[in-house]
Amino acid sequence: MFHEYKNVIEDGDTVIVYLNHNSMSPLKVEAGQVYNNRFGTFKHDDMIGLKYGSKVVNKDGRGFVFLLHPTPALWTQVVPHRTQILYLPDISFISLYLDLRPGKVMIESGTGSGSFSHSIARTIAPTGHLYTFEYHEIRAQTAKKEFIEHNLTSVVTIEHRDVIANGFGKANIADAVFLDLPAPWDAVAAAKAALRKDTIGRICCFSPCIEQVQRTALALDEHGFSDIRMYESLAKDYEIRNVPQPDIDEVIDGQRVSFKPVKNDKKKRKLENGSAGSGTDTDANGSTIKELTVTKPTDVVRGHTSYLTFAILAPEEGDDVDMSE
Ligand SMILES: C[S@@+](CC[C@H](N)C(=O)[O-])C[C@H]1O[C@@H](n2cnc3c(N)ncnc32)[C@H](O)[C@@H]1O
Repeated sequence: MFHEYKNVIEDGDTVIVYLNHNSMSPLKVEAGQVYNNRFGTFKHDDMIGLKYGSKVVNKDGRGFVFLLHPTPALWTQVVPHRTQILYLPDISFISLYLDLRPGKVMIESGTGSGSFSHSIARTIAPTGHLYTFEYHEIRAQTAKKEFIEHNLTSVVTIEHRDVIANGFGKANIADAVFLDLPAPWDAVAAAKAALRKDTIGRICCFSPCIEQVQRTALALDEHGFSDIRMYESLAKDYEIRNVPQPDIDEVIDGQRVSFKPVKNDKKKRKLENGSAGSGTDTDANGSTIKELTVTKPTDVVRGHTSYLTFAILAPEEGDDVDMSE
């Protein structure tokens, strides 16, 4: 389900229940069950057979929710956290830099809450494969259950394993390796062994502290990786708002156009929530105000989640080197 789409909700599906922009939750739809939230009680039976995206009204006819098709991006927003997780700004940047696409073979450790695993699976499906390793037994079991429920087992294999102590148990198969571990430098040798030798191998290590980056970079260099680079992704939100737009002819004529501030709350909301693009409204004197929809970055930039250290492993020399990548 997470790497393919279907139209109609069936018994056993995982749906994303959308209450509002800031409130969503995952729900496994099961015949005979009921779902309760602050808007009331919703019968699963009423959901089965509906099209994804449908609005369902509770049995009192008061509250409603929307039932969304699950995607990795939505899953990252609703996944039950067992650990710190990767969020979309990092996920998208890492996926691009590791050149993930259908058919790629990828190794990841640790699996954690499986947030990144879901995105990797969707990106490399249907012909690629993700081998993901987690040494915390309960986390490995929980992630395995989710991969089964989300029909991802043809693309994802999870193993309960300590990769620092025991390596990945894979040799010469991976196009890319992703390490989200407390001591990624201790897994660099195992990553090198797992990477393909006939083409460029790519690695990314996710670490919150610069000291971890330094140790990782040294280990990558010692093991023959090159093009070692570190990035941090800083997400900046943009607000969309309508602002008055002076008439250019009046400005050229040297006439100052004055706009009265919109005091009426209802009217202000109308201006702010107006449809995208430019529009018009009238001021208190009935004269026309032209509006322009603009975006403005918010003043607050949320702190980064981690540093991303990337490197590549050049192919070994030989006749069978794949230069197409
Ligand atoms: C921060 S979490 C990973 C989160 C994951 N990237 C996500 O998006 O959900 C790190 C995980 O690495 C696991 N881990 C730590 N050391 C490990 C090791 N030596 N072998 C395998 N897993 C390990 C931890 O148990 C933890 O679940």
